[in-house]
Amino acid sequence: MSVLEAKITELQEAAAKQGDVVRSLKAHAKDGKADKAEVEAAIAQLQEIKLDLDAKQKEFEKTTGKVSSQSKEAFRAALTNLLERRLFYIPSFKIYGSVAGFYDYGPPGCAIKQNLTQAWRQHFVLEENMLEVECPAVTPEVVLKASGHVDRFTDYMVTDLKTGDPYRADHLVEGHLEALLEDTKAPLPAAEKREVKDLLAGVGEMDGAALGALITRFGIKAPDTKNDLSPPFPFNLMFKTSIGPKGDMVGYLRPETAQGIFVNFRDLLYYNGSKLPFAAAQIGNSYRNEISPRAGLLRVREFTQAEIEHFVNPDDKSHPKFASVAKLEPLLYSRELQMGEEKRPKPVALGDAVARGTIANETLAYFIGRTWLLFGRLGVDLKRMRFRQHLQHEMAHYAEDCWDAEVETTYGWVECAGLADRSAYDLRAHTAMSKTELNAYEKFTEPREVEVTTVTPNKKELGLGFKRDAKAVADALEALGEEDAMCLKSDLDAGKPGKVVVDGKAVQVTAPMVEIKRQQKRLAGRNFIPSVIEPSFGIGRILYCVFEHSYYTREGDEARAVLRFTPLVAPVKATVFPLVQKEQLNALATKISASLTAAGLSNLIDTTGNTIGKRYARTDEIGVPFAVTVDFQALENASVTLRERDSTAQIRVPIADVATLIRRLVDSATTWEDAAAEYPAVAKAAAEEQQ
Ligand SMILES: Nc1ncnc2c1ncn2[C@@H]1O[C@H](COP(=O)(O)OP(=O)(O)OP(=O)(O)O)[C@@H](O)[C@H]1O
Repeated sequence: MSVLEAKITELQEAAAKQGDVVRSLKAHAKDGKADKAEVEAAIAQLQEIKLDLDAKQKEFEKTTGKVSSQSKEAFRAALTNLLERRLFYIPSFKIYGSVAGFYDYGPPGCAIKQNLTQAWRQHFVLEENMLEVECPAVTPEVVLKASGHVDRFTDYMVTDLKTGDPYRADHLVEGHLEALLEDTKAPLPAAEKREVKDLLAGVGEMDGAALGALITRFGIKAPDTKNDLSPPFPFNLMFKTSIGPKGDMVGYLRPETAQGIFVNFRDLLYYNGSKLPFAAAQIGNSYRNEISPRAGLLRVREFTQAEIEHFVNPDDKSHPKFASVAKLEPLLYSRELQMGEEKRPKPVALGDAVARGTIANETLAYFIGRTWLLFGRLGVDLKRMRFRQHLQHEMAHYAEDCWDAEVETTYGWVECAGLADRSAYDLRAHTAMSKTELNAYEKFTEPREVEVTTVTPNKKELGLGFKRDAKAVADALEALGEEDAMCLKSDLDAGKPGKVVVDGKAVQVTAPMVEIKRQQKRLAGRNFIPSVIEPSFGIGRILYCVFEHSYYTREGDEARAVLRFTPLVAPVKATVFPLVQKEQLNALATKISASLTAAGLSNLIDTTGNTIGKRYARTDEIGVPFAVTVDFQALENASVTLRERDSTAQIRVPIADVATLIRRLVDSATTWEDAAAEYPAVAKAAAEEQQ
């Protein structure tokens, strides 16, 4: 830690202590046990510490170009404290000591999560006429065997050799390399720094041996005990269960919602009039037995996913609505920029990105644009959002192009959604395993003379070679796609044995076992396995980013926390306050609250005797965008004041208009600025009196 960082920590502690002093003096002043001058002196001292802290933090940011880790930690601690105190979310099973990686959403948390999910549904499902499905979380093994999850959905784990505590190997290595790069006391020489940076960029994709080599090379130990670590070994992240009372059918809790869509492809295509392209969507919980859940909602063991599978003809990945996003300029962090010297994302028009081949096709770029628009509407600061393209070695061999939607938080850049062109991989895998053709048919406008590949297994030769398994091998040969069949043919023609995958395992076939021919045929259409473009979102991660980007403190002697949620996602849209405890005002407030409820606007009515200022502060903390105050004028001319949370400006609105106006503000049918131009402002002094 540098001298400057140590000073920042010291000032933060001093500010917290002085804040306590101010609060206690204020309480004593109320009881007459402290005088006004004492309170004012304590406030002045607090302001001085804060000014000094601010200056030191700015100096740190200027000299290093980074936000200090203490500022980040203090910010996050204050935010998490607020979120848990106001029951946005809390660790699950708390009275039994909690279990890592599980969180309960409380009332405002449920409401905002629901609003966010609904906004997602409106933005994608309704807008694109997607086919929404809901499938079970418990999934039979065969489905996840076909998808590759049973064999390959693993992370590398290491254990503390003395205590047995588990750690995720890549996270430990990443943390160690990051610490080396950030060590200001013993900075790395330039060449080593470059090497460590390159290693860091590749950690996510390293296998166990490569991770083990780095653990040995850098002498990485268990973080809590400094004990030695075991070599890394793969750990499957799925929760295993058994289905039925006999317990003989293996099942898993789904690790993603996507498979439910793939297995229903045939019926969905039929439902869609056998026409492509079409998209199906699913919102639901997914389960991953993460080795080391951390960072609150960001890495949990049960989370809500919202996934889209957009099926297209592999020869035509254009999108009919691409023009509507072509001019948007999100920050793109392409492969080229990540490999370059500057390593910085750039705003690029999506139309240009497709034209230059940076993004593989229009459909993928369309979803990147739509994702960017949605995140903006949800309250993510778009200057702190980027789309990072997967490096070639990060992508599965079948993927054509992948981009992660990442948002910057105090934890660094967080992947909130993955957008991938997965080619025909998933449908092909389920076709092979289920023996059900998951094809689409394309009718040509004119019949075409085409060269087709026919694969004819020789059952006798296969029987000699594979005995009981001969049928499975014959089926796998018949199910080969054009490309795989040609690969096999070229091996066989060269006199070598070729490979075919049977039930997830590669087996060798020789020339007499199969005949592969190219033939000219006149065809009216063709069957093909569609490609799929998959945008996959984690609702909890997006929500956490919205929390971070919405949180700020309003300056004053006691900094007051505010969550500047957009009206669209805010858990409560309005509060209704009678100015003072009076039966007539309370009755009117109840009536206004009922009219808001009838307009579908969640609202809270607060008839506590607290000052209006305190009541505003409590609702600012849970991000309520609008507050209706019922004052005495309401009894005279049936009007109330309406306060906007961030500007704290107030306007006077006839009671008859209140519900409609708030509805319009929430639906973005009007803006606060337009409302303020339409209704008279409440004079500053009168507004302040209410604080
Ligand atoms: N453990 C988790 N907790 C919360 N959200 C998650 C978790 N794992 C994945 N997600 C969310 O689901 C989305 C799609 O899942 P995907 O399989 O692409 O994630 P991933 O690449 O495995 O994520 P990561 O590399 O961070 O583990 C992610 O973009 C993320 O928003």
